[in-house]
Amino acid sequence: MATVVMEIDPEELSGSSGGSPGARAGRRSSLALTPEDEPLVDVANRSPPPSYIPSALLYAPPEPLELLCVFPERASRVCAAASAAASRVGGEARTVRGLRETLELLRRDVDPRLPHVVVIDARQPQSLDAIALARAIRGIKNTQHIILIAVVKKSAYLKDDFAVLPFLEAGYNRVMVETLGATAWCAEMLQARSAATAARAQIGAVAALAAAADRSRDLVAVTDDQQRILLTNKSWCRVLGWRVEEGPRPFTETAGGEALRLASSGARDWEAPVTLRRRAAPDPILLPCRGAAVALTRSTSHVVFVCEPTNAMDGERGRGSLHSIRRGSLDVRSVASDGLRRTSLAKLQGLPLEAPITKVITLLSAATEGAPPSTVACIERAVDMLRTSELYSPQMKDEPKLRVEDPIATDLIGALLSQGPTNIISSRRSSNDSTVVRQTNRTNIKHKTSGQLRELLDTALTWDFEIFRLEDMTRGRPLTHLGLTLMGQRFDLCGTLECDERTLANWLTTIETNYRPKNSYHNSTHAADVLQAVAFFLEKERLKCLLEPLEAAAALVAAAAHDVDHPGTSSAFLCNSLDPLAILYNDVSVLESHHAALTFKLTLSDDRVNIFKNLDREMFKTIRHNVIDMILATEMTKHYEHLAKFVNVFYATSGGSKEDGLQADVSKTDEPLSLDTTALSLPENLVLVKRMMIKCADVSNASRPQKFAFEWAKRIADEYFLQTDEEKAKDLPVVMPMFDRATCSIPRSQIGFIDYIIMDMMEAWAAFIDMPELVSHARSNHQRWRELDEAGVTTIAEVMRAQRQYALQSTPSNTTTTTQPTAEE
Ligand SMILES: Nc1ncnc2c1ncn2[C@@H]1O[C@@H]2COP(=O)(O)O[C@H]2[C@H]1O
Repeated sequence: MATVVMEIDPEELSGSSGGSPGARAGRRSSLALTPEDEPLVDVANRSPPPSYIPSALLYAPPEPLELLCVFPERASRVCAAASAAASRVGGEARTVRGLRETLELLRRDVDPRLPHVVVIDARQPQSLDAIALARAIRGIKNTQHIILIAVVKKSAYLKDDFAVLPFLEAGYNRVMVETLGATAWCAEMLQARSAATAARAQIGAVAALAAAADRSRDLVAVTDDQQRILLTNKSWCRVLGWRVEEGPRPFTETAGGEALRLASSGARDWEAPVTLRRRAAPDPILLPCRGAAVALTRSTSHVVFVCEPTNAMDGERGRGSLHSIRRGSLDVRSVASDGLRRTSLAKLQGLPLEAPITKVITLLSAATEGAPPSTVACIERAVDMLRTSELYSPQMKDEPKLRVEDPIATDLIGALLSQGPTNIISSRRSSNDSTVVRQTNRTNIKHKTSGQLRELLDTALTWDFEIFRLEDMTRGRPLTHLGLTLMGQRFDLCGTLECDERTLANWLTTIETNYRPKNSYHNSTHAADVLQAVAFFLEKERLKCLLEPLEAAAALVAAAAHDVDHPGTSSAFLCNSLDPLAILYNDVSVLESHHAALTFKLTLSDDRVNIFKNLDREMFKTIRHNVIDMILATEMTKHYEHLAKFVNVFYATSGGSKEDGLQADVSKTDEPLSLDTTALSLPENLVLVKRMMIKCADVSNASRPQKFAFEWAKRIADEYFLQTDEEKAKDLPVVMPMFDRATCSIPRSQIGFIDYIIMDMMEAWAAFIDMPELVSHARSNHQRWRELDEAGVTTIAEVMRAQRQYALQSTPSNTTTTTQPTAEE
C-alpha cells in the first residue's frame, strides 16, 4: 500500500487544542490522516524488525568461576569436593553455613564476586531449609542468572521419582545426588559456569534493551501475545499518569484504534494511529504509533508499541526533555567518567597529529553518547584495552586448564612468547659463549655438484624436499648448495642484485659458516629449510603477483640469514646470563637484532661477499629495510601481533570470530576464511604479507610431512634440553623447566606448539597462498602426536622407536623408510 504523507498538526493529534486542518504545521510523519481523521495505514512493506537479541549484546567476557557452597556442616566432604572442583577449573569457592549468611552475601549491593553457582546442601532439612533458601534467593533482584544446585541424598531419588520436583519449583536449576567424585563435580562446575555466564549475558542484554526503551522520549509499551501490557517506559508512565512497574494489565483498557487491530492481526511491522487514555485527563490522545511483533518461534510472543509524542507534550514533560531524561538517568560514576573522557578527548583533538588508534578511541567514545549503560560499559572496557600499549600481547584466555593439565605446552608457549629475562635471577654470570663474528676461511666452494646431489637439488621446489638428505650429502653445508640452486638459478638473484655468482657463493658460504653446527636445531640446515619454504611460497601465484623481484630477493636473503650465529639458547637465556648480546640490545629482541645486524656486518665487510655492492643507494635502502624487517618478524614474542594484523587486514571479520580465531583449537578449522582482496591493492599491507611469509617458513617444520616434522621436533627438543642443562649447571633461572630430558613429553610439547602457534597461522597463510597442505600436514602431525601421547610415549628415544615401528607397519615393503635420514655420498 502506498503511504500518503501529509503535514499534520501535532496539537490536533494530541487533542489538546483546536486548530483548523488548514493551520496544520509541525513535523513530518509517515502517519496519514484524512480530513475526517480516517487513518490510512502503512503496513509491513518494509523489512521486519529483528526478532532476536543481537549477538553483540550477548557478549560475555570469560570469568573465573565463583562458587558459593551453603553447607551447615563445616567439615562436609561433599562441600570440599565441590570447592576443589571449583579451583580445578580455575575458580574460587566460598562456604557459608545457613540462610541468613547466604542472603546477606547476595544482597550486598555491589559485590563484584556475585557467585555464578550456589551449591546448597539439601540433605538435612532440619539443619537447612533448602526449598525456602532457593525461594529467598530467587526473590532477590539480579539473581536470575545464578545456577542453584541442590545436593540430595541418593535415597531421596530411590524413595520417590518425583522428589526433585519441589526443588525445581522452588527455583533450583539442578538437583544432584551427593557425590565426592572429582570428575562429576568438575563437569558440573564447568556446565554451571557456562550456563550462568550465558544467562547473565541474556539478562544483561534484556536489561540493556529495557534501559534503552526507558530513556526514549517516545512512549513505549510491550505486551504479550494476549495484549497484556508487560512493560512501559518512563515517558509512557509520565504522559499517561501510570506508576512505574504496574503489573500486567489489558492493553485495551488504555489503548484503542487501528494500531490495536493491526497488533492483533499478527502483522510483523506496521504504523498506525493509536488512541491512549490518560488517567488525569478526560480526553484520550491520538498519537502516531509504530508497532512490531517479536516472534522467536512461529507465533508472536511480544508486541512492541512505540508512540511518538507530539511537540505539544513538551510542556508536560517537565524534566522529561531529551536532555533531562538522559542526564537524569546517569549515575555519578558514569557522569564523571563521561566528563573525563571528554576532557581527554578535547586534549587529543588539540594535537596536530592523530594516530589511527586515537581515531578509533574517539569514534568509540562518541558511540557511547545516548547508548544504554551496558553498551557504554562494554565500550568503556574496549577503550581501556585499546589504551594499553600491549594490544597484541596474548593473554591466556579462559584456559587455566592448560596451565594445570599441560605444563609442558605452557612452558613452551610461555617461553616463546615472553621477552627479556626471566623474573627471578638467582645468579648472574656472564656467558663464556660470547657471540663473535667468525671470519670465514672457506670462501671457495666446490660449486660443481655430483649426480646424486644434482638429482636431489632438482626437487628443491617440492614440499617434501629431503632436507636431511641434503644435509648429509653436503656434509653439513646444505645452505650454500640449496642457496645456489634456489637463489642463484631459480630466482636469478644475481640478475636482480647485479652481482656475479661467485659473490653469491661467497655470501652463502660466509653466512653458512656463521651458523653453529653444534646446534641440533638452529644450524644451517634450519636456515636451508626456511629458505626452501620461502622459495616454495614465492612460487605461489598470489605472491608472484604481489612481490617485486627485489622484494623476493630480500625474502630469500632474509630466510637464509635469519638465524645466523644463533647460539642455540633463547633470548631469555641470554638476558638471564647477562650475555654481551643482551647487554648490547638492552634485553629487547636480542637474538633477532643480532641476526639482522650480523647479516649486514658480514655482507658489507668484504666486497667479495657483498651481494649488494652494485645496488644504488635507494635499492640498497629498500632491500636492507626489507631484510631487517623480515628477520625481526621472526621474533616469537611478536607472534600474535603479526598474525592478528595479517588476519585483521586480509580477512573480513564475521561476528567476532577473528578475535576468537586466536584461540587455539585444531578441531574448529572448517569455517572458510574469506579473503578481502581490496586490502591486497594497498602497498602498505604488503609488509604484513612478507612478515607472515617468513614467519610461516620459520616454523613450517610442523606443517611438513610427518618424517620431517618429527625429526625437527627431536632436534628442537634436544636444543631446549641442552639449554635447561646449562641453566641448571650455571645456576641460572630455568626458562622452560618442563624441558628436562628425563621427564619431558615430546608429543605434548608438539601438541601445544601446533595448537597454540601453528594452527591458526597456517590456516590464515594457507588460505592466502592457496596451499591447503600446510594445514593438512599440521593436522595429521597433531593427530599422530596425540596417538603417541595416548600410547604413553614421552622421550625422544621412545618417539623415534615408535616412529620406526609405525613406518615399518605402514610401508612393509619399504624397509628403508626411517625418520632418521640415511647418510649418502
Ligand atoms: N616443532 C617445534 N616444536 C617446538 N618449538 C618449535 C618448533 N619449531 C620451532 N619452534 C620454536 O619456534 C621458534 C621460532 O623462532 P626460532 O627459530 O628463533 O626458535 C624456534 C623454536 O623455539
